[in-house]
Amino acid sequence: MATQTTLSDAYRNTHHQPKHIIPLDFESIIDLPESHVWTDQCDHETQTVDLSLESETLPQISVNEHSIPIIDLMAPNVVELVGNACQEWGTFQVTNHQVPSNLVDDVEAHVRRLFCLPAEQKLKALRVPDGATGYGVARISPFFSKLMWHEGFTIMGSAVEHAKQLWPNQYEEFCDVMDNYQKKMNSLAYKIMIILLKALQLEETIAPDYLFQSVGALQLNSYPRCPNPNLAIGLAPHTDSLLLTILHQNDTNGLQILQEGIGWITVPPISGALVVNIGDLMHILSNGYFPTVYHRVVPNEKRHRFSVGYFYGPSTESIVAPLVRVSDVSRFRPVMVKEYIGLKNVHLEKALDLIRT
Ligand SMILES: O=C(O)CCC(=O)C(=O)O
Ligand SMILES: [Fe+2]
Repeated sequence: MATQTTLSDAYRNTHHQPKHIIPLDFESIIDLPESHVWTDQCDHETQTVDLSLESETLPQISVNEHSIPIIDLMAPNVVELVGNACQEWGTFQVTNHQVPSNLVDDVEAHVRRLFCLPAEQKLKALRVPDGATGYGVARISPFFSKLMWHEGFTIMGSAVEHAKQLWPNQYEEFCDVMDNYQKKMNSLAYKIMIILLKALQLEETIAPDYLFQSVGALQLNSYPRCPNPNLAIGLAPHTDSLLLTILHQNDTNGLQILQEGIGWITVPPISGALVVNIGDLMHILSNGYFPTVYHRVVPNEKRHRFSVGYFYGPSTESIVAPLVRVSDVSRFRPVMVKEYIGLKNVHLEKALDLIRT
């Protein structure tokens, strides 16, 4: 019997091998190195990205003028609130989500402990060149000529293999906390998925089973204090590939979303809230009704920022196609999840255009 491609296999089969896979030893840096200086327009192989770090055309909007909705998951009209937020913004912050706050605190403490290890210790868990998990630079790095002010650690399934390399005698607690968090994230993502289907006025019964058997990956992110944040980028603009991302950020600003006609808007950290982002596969599934959210992270001069993203998506051999009523025209062709991940690995944000009908 043929074995299924796992999410880490799908990410491993990439044509883009990063030239720089080792993050900077940020602790030892006093001035921003040339390798990390970004200009407004940074070309890369397949497209030009407007970074607008200090753009004159796209002002930095204060949160009060345009705020991303904050939604109580227990609100009686949650379907309407989530539907409106996803249609207008492709993102929202969720409160009352039943993920215990002490678990989130534990995850954050472990993330801080990991990234505060000495550089040579972190390198023991370095992602292998064609690998998907472990310590390393951002997955989208090969698309850009400049490096990001970021280091990451990716977990797909169990973290045990890499955690053992970091803490040979004390890896279990890290793994247990990450496992527990992934389980909680999976059930929260499931609940949000059902709300999204209702918001699209689709019955759960017509939704393909794979939507309810989705799996996830955990991405731990660290953005150390940066000597010149106006010239650096924490994470370059991108959209997330899978259905949904659920993100915890520590108490430090940095995440921004691009809103057409407005500019980059900060998603402020709110104690106890989690950020939910619509990803490309949900955009396809909703037939474009929910926009996939284009986001980036800007570094901070004074504070070390951490975030933890849970990416929720169908198994790699599922076929995703717009769930549309008979009278509607599908705006995307059906695509197997692993094919889409492969397209994204090569074409980044152009991948969606390649499957438009
Ligand atoms: O650090 C953040 O707030 C965002 C991280 C992110 O966009 C990602 O991991 O894909
Ligand atoms: Fe992202």
